Amino acid sequence: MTGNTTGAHGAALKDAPPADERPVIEMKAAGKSYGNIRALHGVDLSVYAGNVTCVLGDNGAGKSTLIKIVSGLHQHTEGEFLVDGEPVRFSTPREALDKGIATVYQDLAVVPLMPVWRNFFLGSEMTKGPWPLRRLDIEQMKKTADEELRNMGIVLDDMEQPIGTLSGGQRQCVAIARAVYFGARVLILDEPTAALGVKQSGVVLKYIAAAREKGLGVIFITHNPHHAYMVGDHFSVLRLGAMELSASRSDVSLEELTNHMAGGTELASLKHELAQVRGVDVEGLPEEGDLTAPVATSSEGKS
Ligand SMILES: Nc1ncnc2c1ncn2[C@@H]1O[C@H](COP(=O)(O)OP(=O)(O)OP(=O)(O)O)[C@@H](O)[C@H]1O
Repeated sequence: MTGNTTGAHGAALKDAPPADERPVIEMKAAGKSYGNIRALHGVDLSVYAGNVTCVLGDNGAGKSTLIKIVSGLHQHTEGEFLVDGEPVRFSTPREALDKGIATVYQDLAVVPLMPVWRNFFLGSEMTKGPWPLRRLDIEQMKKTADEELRNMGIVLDDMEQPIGTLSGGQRQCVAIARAVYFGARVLILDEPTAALGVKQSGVVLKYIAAAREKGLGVIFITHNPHHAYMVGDHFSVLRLGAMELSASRSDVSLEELTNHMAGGTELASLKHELAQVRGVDVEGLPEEGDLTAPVATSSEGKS
C-alpha cells in the first residue's frame, strides 16, 4: 500500500501519500453548471505535494471545466473546493497563482519569435538600476533561465534561440521549468502530450516526474492512459461530468485504466452488435463485467 514502484523514467511512483498528509488541493462533491448545463458534478479529488494526479476523460467529460475551477477561470457551483484545507473560490487566475497554483495550457502563451530567456521571464522581467534609469537585467535573466532549465535537466545550446524554433515538447518543458521557478506548488498540465510524438511525449513525461521530485503536486490532464500510467500516482477518470473511477496506482492496472478510457463500458456493450458486422474484429474488445477497477470512494486519493 505504501511501497514505491519505479516508472518508465526511473522516477519513484507512490502507491499512496502518508495517511497524516493534508492535500494541497481538495474537491468534495464539487460541480459546475453553465446555466442549465451541468458540466461537472459530485467530483472528489485530492492533490498531494510530490504526487502526480492524472485526470483522464473523453471529449466533453468535464476535464477543462475542472481545471478552470482550480486555476481560477471559473467558480464551482456545487460542493467544496479547498486549498491547504481552507475553502476557496477564486475570482481570477491571479488568485490561484498567489496560492501557488500554476496552469500550463496546451497552446502555450509564448511569443514564438522572442528568445527562450525572454519568454521564460515574460511579464515578470528582472530589472536593475535605480529609477528612472531602471532597465531590463538581460544578462541576469539569461543566466537564471539557463540555470533553471538545467536544473530541470533541459540543456539548450543557445538561450537567444527564438522559442518558436524549439520542439513542442521542449516548449512544454520550458513552461514547466518557468512555473517551478516562479514558485508553483501545484502544476496543472492541460494535455501536455496531446500534440506530440512518442519521443517528445517521453521528454515531457520526464519533466512531469522531475516536477514531482521537486515536491510539486501535479494535475496531469490527458486522454492517454499509457502516458498517465508512466508517471501517475493516482488516476481519476471523468465521464459525462462525473468521476467514473478514482484509484491509486496500486488499485488499478494499465489495462483497466485503458479499458475505462477507451470507452470500455460502451465498447463492451457494443461487442455483441459489432460482432455481427463483417470486417469488424471484436477479438480484443472487453466483455461486459471485465471492468473491475474500483470506482470513486470517499477515501479518494488516499486509498
Ligand atoms: N462555457 C460553457 N457553456 C456551456 N457549456 C459548456 C461550457 N463549457 C463547457 N461546457 C459543456 O460542459 C461539458 C464538459 O465540457 P469540458 O470542456 O469541461 O470537457 P472536456 O473533458 O475538457 O472536453 P475536451 O477534451 O473536448 O476539451 C460539455 O458538455 C460542454 O459542452
